[in-house]
Amino acid sequence: MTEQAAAIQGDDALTEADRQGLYRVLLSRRDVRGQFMPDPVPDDVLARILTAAHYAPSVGFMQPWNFILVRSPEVRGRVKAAFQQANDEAAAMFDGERQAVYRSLKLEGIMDAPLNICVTCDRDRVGPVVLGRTHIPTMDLYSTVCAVENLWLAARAEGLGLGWVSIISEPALKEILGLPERVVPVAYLCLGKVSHFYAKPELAAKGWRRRLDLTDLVCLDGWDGPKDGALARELARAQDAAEDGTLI
Ligand SMILES: Cc1cc2c(cc1C)N(C[C@H](O)[C@H](O)[C@H](O)COP(=O)(O)O)c1[nH]c(=O)[nH]c(=O)c1N2
Repeated sequence: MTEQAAAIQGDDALTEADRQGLYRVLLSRRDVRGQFMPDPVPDDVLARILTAAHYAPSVGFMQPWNFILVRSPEVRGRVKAAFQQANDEAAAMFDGERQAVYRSLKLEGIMDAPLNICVTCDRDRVGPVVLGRTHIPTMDLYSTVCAVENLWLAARAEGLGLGWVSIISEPALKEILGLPERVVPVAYLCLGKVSHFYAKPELAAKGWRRRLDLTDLVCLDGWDGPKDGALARELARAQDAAEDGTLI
């Protein structure tokens, strides 16, 4: 095989164990807010997780991300205060019992997790013209979210919990972390060892919202398009299997 053919073909021979492992990670990944342990994240593990994030796809191979590791209790305290202010504002958007449920939810682990990571998007990393971004300028932000998902899945594969905190004013976060104007704080993440993972999303377990039926979200050839009946039955079967842990 020529070098070029080898580069194109790569090693695509995933084993059955690889396939099952990947689905296991995907389905057991959780947003973690409250089960963090104080143990520091070892550097070798952190390096693997950040490498997984860095190998995410990105528009025009732009790689617009940076990873700010927030260990300082002082900086984390400022982020926590920004969360608390935003969270009070968010709670006020709900009425009555819904507000009481909202206030009972734990929605961050900023001080509990041993490490926080802010994943940012440098909107000007390669100048104004980016292959693939010309007509949809937000593609660099979407690319950064791909890196966040890689990071999240790699953390789960390493047995670490991760929680995304978005209840923070963006200007406040930029100011605390000293981000330049052109840099967007896409995700503020809390990472660490956890005592346990929930089997289901916490928001579902606590009655906030249930997972939608996938069959209602898949249609053919346009927004109002019809459903493929045979596929719909498979989708329902696969989702039931995912729910009862028998998908793989
Ligand atoms: C962009 C974005 C932003 C947030 C979240 C996620 C994402 C993708 N989630 C986590 C979210 O609530 C969670 O993913 C869903 O409830 C589904 O649960 P699992 O992630 O499957 O455990 C989240 N959770 C939380 O407690 N506080 C938050 O501020 C946020 N913000």
